[in-house]
Amino acid sequence: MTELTHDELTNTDMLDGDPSIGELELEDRASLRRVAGLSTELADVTEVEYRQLRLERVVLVGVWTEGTPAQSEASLAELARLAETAGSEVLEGLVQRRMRPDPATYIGSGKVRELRDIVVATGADTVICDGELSPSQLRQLEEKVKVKVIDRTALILDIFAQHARSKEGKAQVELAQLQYLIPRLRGWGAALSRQGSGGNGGVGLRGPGETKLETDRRRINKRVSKLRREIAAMDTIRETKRGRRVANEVPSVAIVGYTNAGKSSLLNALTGAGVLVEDALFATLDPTTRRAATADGRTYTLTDTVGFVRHLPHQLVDAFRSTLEEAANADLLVHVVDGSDPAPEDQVNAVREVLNEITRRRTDPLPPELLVINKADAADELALARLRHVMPGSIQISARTGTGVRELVETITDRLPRPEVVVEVVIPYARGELVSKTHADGEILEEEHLPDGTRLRARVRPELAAALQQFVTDGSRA
Ligand SMILES: Nc1nc2c(ncn2[C@@H]2O[C@H](COP(=O)(O)OP(=O)(O)OP(=O)(O)O)[C@@H](O)[C@H]2O)c(=O)[nH]1
Ligand SMILES: [Mg+2]
Repeated sequence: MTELTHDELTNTDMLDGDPSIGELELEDRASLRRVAGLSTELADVTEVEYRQLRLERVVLVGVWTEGTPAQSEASLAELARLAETAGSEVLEGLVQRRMRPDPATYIGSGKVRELRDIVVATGADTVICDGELSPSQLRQLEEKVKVKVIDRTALILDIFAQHARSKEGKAQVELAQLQYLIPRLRGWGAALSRQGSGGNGGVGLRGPGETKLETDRRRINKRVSKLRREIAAMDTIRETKRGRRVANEVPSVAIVGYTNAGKSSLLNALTGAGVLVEDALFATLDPTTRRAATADGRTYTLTDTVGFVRHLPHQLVDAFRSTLEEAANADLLVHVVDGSDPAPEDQVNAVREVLNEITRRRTDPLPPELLVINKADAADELALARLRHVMPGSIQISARTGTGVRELVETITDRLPRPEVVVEVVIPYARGELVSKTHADGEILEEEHLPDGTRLRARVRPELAAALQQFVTDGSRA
């Protein structure tokens, strides 16, 4: 790869014709900043050759409109991780400081020329923009840099397409991809041939991609309706299962959080579920529900679900709505945060934004939230102390080493909704099954073995209280 000097990257095209740009720092406005340390170029030649068969070589480009320099670099670093997760090799990352993206080409027209030079110099075949671009922005930029241009939304959709396993997950991702494609059917891609890879147009275009792009809008709309029906049907099945749990009043806990925060690791640590854990973004797309029990024997369910990301494409939020709503209907949200991340608050805000979007259309408030700072083993002490301060009530754990997990279990136990009826009964030894049931579904306050049976004082649900009615002794209170 040809090294470009800082000057070559920054000296052209001072103002980019943006009238509001005068408000920016002089230094920033001229710069198309290079973000260091993003390159994932491989050193080993044989591996390079092997990977080039299937990987794109990409240049990332972002427009930095707000926030600190660190935030803008973190955003591009995240884009790099997303690109790698999708299977691309990141050659270069560039950020332009601007008040807003250029309406025609996303980055300013002068920067487009620089970008073209970098693409040529690095031999990249794809440019990935750190935002959602309009169809015409994509088209115009593509015409100018003469390689494939995709945006962050297409990239995330691509990862979801690669990771979807279940029938429902695949349908949800395809729906999201088609919704993304519909407004882009005309024009975008015309500049370049995207043919010939059999539904695998490379990063950003896998899944329904190429062949369906050629079909007409009507066929795509029909497919969208069909997918919606299928998803609704699968949703009904899940609703039924969930309904059964609700009817049994089994309390539910949903594990939510930013992608790669350690949600699946936590589910595994709490239940030994053996769910896939991977140092990759969006490893989990399908919700997994496991039963767990409190120390006093009450059962509850724990559900691991798809991770969130800043600006999660709205097409995905829409397609995954039913899955996400399940989390929003839980009795408790365990919100897992990566404590070793440089900016955990940004992750927390991004997750809350998505949750709010899911619940925007309904009246029920979100369930109570328990913040869990994970990866304490990998975070430095100062950062953890700061998080304790800014996130009071949060619990710090390591799903990897087990530190803090016991305290977390105790806190979850405390926060679960409690059965409301207190009964005092003496259950004859012949009816041992009722004792077991009270242990499983209720909360035992006292237990004593008497000559004529087991005396229990317990908190139980009304139905169980009714079943126990015949064994009630004097001390009972409703
Ligand atoms: N150091 C450290 N790493 C952890 C810890 N918990 C999880 N990880 C690592 O973080 C990465 C992501 O873990 P996952 O459990 O797959 O994260 P997730 O939140 O389910 O991720 P997605 O499903 O992709 O959204 C894996 O490489 C884990 O090994 C922890 O407590 N400490
Ligand atoms: Mg996961």
